Amino acid sequence: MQLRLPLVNVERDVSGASLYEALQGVGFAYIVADETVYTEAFQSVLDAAREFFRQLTAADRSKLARGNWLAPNAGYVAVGVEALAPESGLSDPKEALNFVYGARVEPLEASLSHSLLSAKRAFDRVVLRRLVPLLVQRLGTALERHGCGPIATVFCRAHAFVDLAAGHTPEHRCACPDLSRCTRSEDTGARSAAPLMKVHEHSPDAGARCSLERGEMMRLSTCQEQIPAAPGGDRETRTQTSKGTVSPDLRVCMKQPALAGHTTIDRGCEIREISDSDSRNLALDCAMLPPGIARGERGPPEENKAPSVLATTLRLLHYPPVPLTQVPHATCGTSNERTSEIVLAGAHSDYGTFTLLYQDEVGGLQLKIGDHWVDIEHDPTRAPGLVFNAGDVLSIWTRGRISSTKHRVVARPEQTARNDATKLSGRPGGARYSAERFSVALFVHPLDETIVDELNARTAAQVLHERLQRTYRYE
Ligand SMILES: O=C(O)CCC(=O)C(=O)O
Ligand SMILES: [Fe+2]
Repeated sequence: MQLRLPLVNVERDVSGASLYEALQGVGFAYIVADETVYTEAFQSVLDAAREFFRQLTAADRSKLARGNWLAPNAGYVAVGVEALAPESGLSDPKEALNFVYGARVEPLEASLSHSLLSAKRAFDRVVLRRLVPLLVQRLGTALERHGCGPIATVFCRAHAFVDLAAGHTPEHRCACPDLSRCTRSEDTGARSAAPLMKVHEHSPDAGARCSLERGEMMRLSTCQEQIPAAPGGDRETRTQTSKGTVSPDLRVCMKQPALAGHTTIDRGCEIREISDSDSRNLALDCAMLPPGIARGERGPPEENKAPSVLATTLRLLHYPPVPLTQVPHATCGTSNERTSEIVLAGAHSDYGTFTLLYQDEVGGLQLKIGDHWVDIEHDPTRAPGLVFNAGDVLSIWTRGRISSTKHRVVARPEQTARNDATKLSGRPGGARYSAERFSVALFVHPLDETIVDELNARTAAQVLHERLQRTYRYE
């Protein structure tokens, strides 16, 4: 049996209703769009991943290893190091390359091929800066309509990538809305939700600026005042916090014509596209990251462990073919005969807010529905293969209305290997049970200081750190 995921056209779903509706079931949907740019961006990264893993040398492995970089989760992860289901006692037979967005990773990038880097740059432009904000906006709108207004506000704010890219450190980022009046959607107003994000004081001399040439812009504030452009100069948008404090360090300079009539944003959490065609040319001039992060060097270990401010991570994943010799007899044969599966990525739910996943043609993703593992339909002719799935944070924030369903990856027996294994013994590496598999996943996380666990007032960074500690215990 195969599970057909709902399809959501993210460009047409302006109100977010289709996405919200699609996620009501298992929290998984296929994202489609009129434009092919999004899947093309994923496909290019996947092609580059193929080349990267096939050419990887032992020297590259140690040079690029996770743990060597400023962002603790960035870098190369070898086969068997990660266990997505640590409770099973098994690690995953896969390798990965992690790019973390919250810290500069130039030295890591300097070791990578031109083709991989240019695929990643295009990916950042199209997926990170266009598709992800679009999805955040759609979800935020839907959450608000479904009575999760305060959550929606925080949700959008917590994913304000432009702020991050502009170099606003956690201390110098937009003030958050005063949530003390917020009530949970299911409540009648009797109980108020704890603020989900800390409010930071702004330092007037932080000087964080982001010059934005045409393009989409997310401006997140409770109140904004526009300052007319000086003749020939930039226009400024001054951000005012909910407490009425003007924050000069949070000025965002938007160059003409981006401002032309499109940027009046009158309440928190609104994300506007300045114009669709302009948004293709988004150009951020984001030079200012905190000094420790901006340096991006491989320093002594303590320095390397400087926390990132955004854990959002792009992962290139490679599942090498499973040799026939490693397959227990019971696993061979038709799916009816099979009594066990070869698990390539252990059962887990994703840790962040949501994930965008692009698999190659091999497939193998399964969802846990009740007590059963169910294959996801993987038919590129129906859906171009971009899976959206809710992570634990989204599930918590929607009080479980959207679930972060457990999933895993299993090896797909290769037709030829199953039918005639002996013919394949001449193949390099010997006869194999399954084809090698590649996938690309973007794990979208809230900004580090966002409170995701209200009960214990734990931040996104703390919660993620704990999950990663368990995941990487085979290191
Ligand atoms: O590789 C895949 O298709 C899925 C991997 C996954 O679920 C994960 O890494 O969280
Ligand atoms: Fe996952």
